[in-house]
Amino acid sequence: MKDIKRIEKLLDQLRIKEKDSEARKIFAEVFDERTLKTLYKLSAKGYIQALGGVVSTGKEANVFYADGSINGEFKPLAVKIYRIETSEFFKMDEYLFGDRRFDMRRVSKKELIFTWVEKEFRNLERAFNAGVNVPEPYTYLKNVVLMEFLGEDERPYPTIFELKRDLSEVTDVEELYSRIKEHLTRLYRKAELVHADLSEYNIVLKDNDPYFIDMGQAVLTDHPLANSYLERDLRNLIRFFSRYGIKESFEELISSVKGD
Ligand SMILES: Nc1ncnc2c1ncn2[C@@H]1O[C@H](COP(=O)(O)OP(=O)(O)OP(=O)(O)O)[C@@H](O)[C@H]1O
Ligand SMILES: [Mg+2]
Repeated sequence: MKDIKRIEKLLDQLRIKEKDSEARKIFAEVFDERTLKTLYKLSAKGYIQALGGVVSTGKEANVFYADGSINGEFKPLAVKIYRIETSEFFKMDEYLFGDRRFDMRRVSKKELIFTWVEKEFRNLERAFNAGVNVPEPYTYLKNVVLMEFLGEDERPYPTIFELKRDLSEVTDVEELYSRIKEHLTRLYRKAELVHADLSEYNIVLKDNDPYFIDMGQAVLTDHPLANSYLERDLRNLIRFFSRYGIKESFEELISSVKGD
């Protein structure tokens, strides 16, 4: 059982922006005590100034908004919090084994989620440093990643999935497709990463510019399954954009991304 008093105290220390008890109840339900402690540490270090509302709740992770401070500067944050007790651990295996950055012989099942978080952070960092449009990663601790919040007034920018039919009204789809290709190419050739879960759900539109999110499963291009992940990513793009009249063959797309 959760110790309600201790959780209440941790919630107080986190300076949660919503003052009503309903919001606090949600936080108390979503976070286990360990996660609250991790969040508390991130706020004690000054990164999280005040925790805001829920942006997204998923099977493996929840995303929250927070007012943040990075090197003394105000920054809106996306706080991505993985569930410690996730049932999806087994799916993480294939993306972690085969990645030479991690010595999986030394990672226990319990630590798998923490390695996953480190991987997401390092993938974001690699991509960001290569000039790929991704949220700027700030830090990570245990099961929590702090990154740039892509949004305005605490509301996230839409994914291209969410825009659906409006997509061709709000932006030049052909231009968007070629921007996505440009960033995918940079991701592959410069960051030497394959996203491995690329689809309309993980591309956000910020001022007509595509941003890739959700990089936890991304692998290095020398991962044994990198090619099949890349193929899946590219086929997802072709499928989505074919609805908007974009016709590019898989062969054309892959050779333009890989440059061979
Ligand atoms: N940096 C960010 N800025 C703004 N919103 C974000 C950011 N990262 C994620 N989000 C929002 O949270 C949602 C889920 O994020 P993400 O895709 O990273 O998690 P997920 O792994 O798909 O979670 P799950 O699969 O458990 O639902 C996104 O669709 C987006 O709306
Ligand atoms: Mg996602």
